[in-house]
Amino acid sequence: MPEVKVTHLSKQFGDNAVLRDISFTIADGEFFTLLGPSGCGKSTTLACIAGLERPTRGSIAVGSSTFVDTGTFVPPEGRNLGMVFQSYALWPHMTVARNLAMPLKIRKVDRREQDRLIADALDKVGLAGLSDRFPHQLSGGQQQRVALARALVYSPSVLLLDEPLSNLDAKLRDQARAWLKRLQTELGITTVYVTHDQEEALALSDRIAVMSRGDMVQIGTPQDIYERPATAEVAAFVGRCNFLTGATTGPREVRLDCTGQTITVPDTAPGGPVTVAIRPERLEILPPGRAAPAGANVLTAEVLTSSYVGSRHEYDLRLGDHVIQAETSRPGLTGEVVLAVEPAACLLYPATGALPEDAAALVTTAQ
Ligand SMILES: Nc1ncnc2c1ncn2[C@@H]1O[C@H](COP(=O)(O)OP(=O)(O)OP(=O)(O)O)[C@@H](O)[C@H]1O
Repeated sequence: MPEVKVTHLSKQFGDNAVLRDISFTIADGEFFTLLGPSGCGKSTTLACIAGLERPTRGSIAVGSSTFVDTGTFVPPEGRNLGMVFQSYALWPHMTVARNLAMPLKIRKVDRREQDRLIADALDKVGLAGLSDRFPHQLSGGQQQRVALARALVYSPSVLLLDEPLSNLDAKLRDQARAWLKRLQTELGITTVYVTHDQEEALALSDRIAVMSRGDMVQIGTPQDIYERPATAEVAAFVGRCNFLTGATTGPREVRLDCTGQTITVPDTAPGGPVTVAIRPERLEILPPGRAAPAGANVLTAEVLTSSYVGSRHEYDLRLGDHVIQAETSRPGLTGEVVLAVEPAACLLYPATGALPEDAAALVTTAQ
């Protein structure tokens, strides 16, 4: 399977710059996800790779084939890429087998070979035996597999998936996610996946590109993105995060605005105002009488509310004039609690003006 190389890609709709000079290379066999909030340009990037949109500038190559460059534009049918949309786009009046036969007919594959390829594709997606059903006789999950089989039936060089699981209910989506990951690994097919669901991106991807307003803010493994977010915006968008403002008071020292207390941070903080980001699960609520680990920052907070979410208890806590969130397996905490947080878990960013809405939820000022 070839690599995908996108260089200096820009796309303008009228005077709206939707993609701003983005470059990335997807390795052979890699599961690469474009993640970001609605409108950041994920689908447009995928559509440019597919040939459904013509970039304003830049080049796109798959293996040794250049699809887009100055003076070159290969139309979608010349690219041999498999695409699955959120809506599945199955033909309702055709059986599963005839849906799969369409791309083969277009490629003038002979009848006997068509039958073999269709059976093989349905087998790959676990739907052997359903070839005579019509789409309305299938569940949502089965329709999604048919759409995938139709994209795989002509052995595309790259698979392009635009939110293919978002029409499934939560439980089915989890199952489909695990199944899709297994299938992609087995086939070893280079895959570009679009989603705004950060959990899905973390679970499926070899690497993730986090997009914001037409830029790629960070490209990295799920661990890089979650544990070492490049900006406060990435920290806010991928996973939950508490954001506390403060000011640098010395090397590796920040005084928090919400309590006036000084904490130790992992790096030398930039001078002036900073934002400290802490994941809720990195705030350890200490049992009464238990000392904090050596070197940890200790914060005193007051329990406001708790929610039981099955695997853990989530607590809203008042820290000075802020509300923060922490999680633990311990139920029923009330009143004052002592929190420990390692300096390494205090991610440090230059003070930002507005954080995205997702972040705002955890930067609440206490009433
Ligand atoms: N054909 C078009 N004409 C004009 N503007 C467009 C067109 N297609 C997309 N846009 C605009 O480009 C921007 C990026 O859209 P795009 O669909 O790529 O975002 P996205 O990140 O995939 O969002 P979503 O998750 O909501 O699908 C949006 O502001 C959208 O309104």
